[in-house]
Amino acid sequence: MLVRFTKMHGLGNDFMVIDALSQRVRLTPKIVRKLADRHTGIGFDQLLLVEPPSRPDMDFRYRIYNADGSEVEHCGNGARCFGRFVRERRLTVKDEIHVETARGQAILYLLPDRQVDVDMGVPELRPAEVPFSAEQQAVVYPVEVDGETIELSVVSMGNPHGVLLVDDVDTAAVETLGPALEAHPRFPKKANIGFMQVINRGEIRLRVYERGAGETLACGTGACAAVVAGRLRGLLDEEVLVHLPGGELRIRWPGEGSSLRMTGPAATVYEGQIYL
Ligand SMILES: N[C@@H](CCC[C@H](N)C(=O)O)C(=O)O
Repeated sequence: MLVRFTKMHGLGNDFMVIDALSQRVRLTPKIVRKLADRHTGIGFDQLLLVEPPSRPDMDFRYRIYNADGSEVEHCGNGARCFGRFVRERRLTVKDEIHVETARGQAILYLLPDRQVDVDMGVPELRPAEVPFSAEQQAVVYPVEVDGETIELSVVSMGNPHGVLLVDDVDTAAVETLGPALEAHPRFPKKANIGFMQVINRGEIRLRVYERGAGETLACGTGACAAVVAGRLRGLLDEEVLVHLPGGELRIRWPGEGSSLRMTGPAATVYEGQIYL
């Protein structure tokens, strides 16, 4: 089966995007892993599959797969790339796009200069809903890793996140603590792990070790989770500029019970065809 695809990225978090409206595509975890291989495949952090919606009030549905083949609930950079993809391929003429995801729905607003603003939904803080194992809800949880206690905030943006504070993201133990916390037994569905350095009340630096993909150049849901964690700790204001290795995202969160808004770029790299 010959499949057309588009290679895209949001701040270096890269995607293979497939239109499953105009072509038949059957994906398995094994096929996704093969395509994700950066030496023998296309190479990407996530694959996005654009499908027709199942609800009449939605414009599209899109599915998200990590490079390890697992299907996930939400993806911030992916949402922006999805928005540009459906416009560039003329699958819609709308500037406000309502899309179904495995976590529910997201609303995208296409802006000038390839920027996309996304309503990322209301963060979930109840540990059982993240999911994270804890007796009761807290702002930070002590988590044991190899005899060391890490102070972790946990947030669901539809997908699970743990966020820890570091003095300097450049020297943070992302390569060792990232995988240890991603697969920590207190996260039954694993988690994305954010390492956040607070610069001031309106700016942070962030590196994210992503579940199912390893460290990426940027993570949109990770940026949202970090701002939620920083706000709950009383360290951040409502609007925060998040500096990631791949560039900047602007995140706004009024507080508990409110949706987060994320604004950032989305770029197309090339189009191609591949036999699956
Ligand atoms: N890169 C994404 C998040 C993709 C999913 C994540 N790895 C997970 O397993 O939950 C983003 O920009 O949010």
